[in-house]
Parts: sequence; C-alpha cells; structure tokens
Amino acid sequence: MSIDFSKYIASYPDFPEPGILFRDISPLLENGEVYRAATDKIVDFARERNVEMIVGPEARGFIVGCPVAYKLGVGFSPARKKNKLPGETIEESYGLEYGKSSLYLRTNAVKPGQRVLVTDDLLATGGTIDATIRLVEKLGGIVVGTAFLIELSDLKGREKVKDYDFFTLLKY
Ligand SMILES: O=P(O)(O)OC[C@H]1O[C@H](OP(=O)(O)OP(=O)(O)O)[C@H](O)[C@@H]1O
Ligand SMILES: Nc1ncnc2[nH]cnc12
Repeated sequence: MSIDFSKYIASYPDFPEPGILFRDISPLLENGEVYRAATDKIVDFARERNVEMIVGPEARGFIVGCPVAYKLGVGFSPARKKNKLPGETIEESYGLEYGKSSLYLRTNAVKPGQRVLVTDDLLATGGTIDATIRLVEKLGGIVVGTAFLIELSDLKGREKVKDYDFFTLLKY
C-alpha cells in the first residue's frame, strides 16, 4: 500500500512570524508506520550511494538522519548551533527564511574521503543545508547526497544543492 505522505504534514500560516507558512512534520513523526516508510525511502537513496556517514543540522536534521544511520549501521554526527558542541569544532554561518545563525561540527566528525549523506526535514532557502555541506567538505568529506522530507520550491534552495544528488519526499 502506498502512503500519501502529504496527509501527514500540517500547515500553519504566520508561524513563527507573519508571512511564514510553517510546514510541520510532527503528524508524520507521530505515526510509526508513516515515519518508518519515509525513513525507508531515504535509506534506499543512501544505500544506492554507499553512504558511510550521516550529518544533519540541529534540530530537525537529527530526526531525519538518525533513524537512517541506525538502519544502515553508519555513524551520525550532529551539526549543532552555537555553544552546544564541546571540544574542537569548525563553524559556518548562514541566513534563514527567518533569521541568521551558525552551525558547528566536531573536527573529528568526518574522515577525509568519507561518503557523507546530509539530511534535514525541510529545504527552504537552502542556507542551512549549504552551511552543513560546507562543514563536511571543510573536513574532507564527500557529500554523496542530500535528503529531505520537504522542499519548498518557491524559495529556490535547490539551487544551493544543484551539484549534489537530491532526494525529497514532498514538494510544496
Ligand atoms: O533552507 P533554510 O532556509 O535554511 O531553512 C530550512 C531549515 O530551517 C529549519 O530549521 P530551524 O533553523 O528553524 O531550526 P530547528 O530545526 O531547530 O527548528 C528547518 O528544520 C531547516 O533546518
Ligand atoms: N516554512 C517553513 N516551515 C517549516 N520549517 C521551516 N524552516 C524554514 N522555513 C520553514
């Protein structure tokens, strides 16, 4: 039976600020069968690319990337926001649909030449995924794919990841 994943995305106008139509993945996550089916699609995408490591940005990139890492038996390293990661880290800053921020990755997170999948829940302007990719590449990792649950096409984030294999479950 094929699942209509769009039925499990909730939309909230003017959240977290006026003018933003927030696409919430919570209903998808709250349904075990649907969360697993969505994860399995990304697992298939990752298997075809011999992924050895997954990196996802805080916070929703963890929700998408961790179950894929578990299923593949590969590692997951979180790209975190300011003052969250101890030890030696590298930093990349980026702009958002709302706001500006920085992401940090442990300098040992990825080995040079490692095949890395970058995951997040949603691609909007592409700032977050671009910063995450830059972190991985700074450490010598090879980004073999980017995977999302949702792409917001109007915001043209796809242009930021045009050089990478791309997977999205849903497009708006
Ligand atoms: O393509 P972009 O324009 O960069 O936007 C997409 C990013 O924005 C959201 O995260 P947010 O920064 O709101 O953080 P959160 O996951 O901690 O809620 C979302 O989870 C993506 O990571
Ligand atoms: N419209 C949106 N909905 C949910 N998360 C987002 N992150 C950036 N833009 C977003």
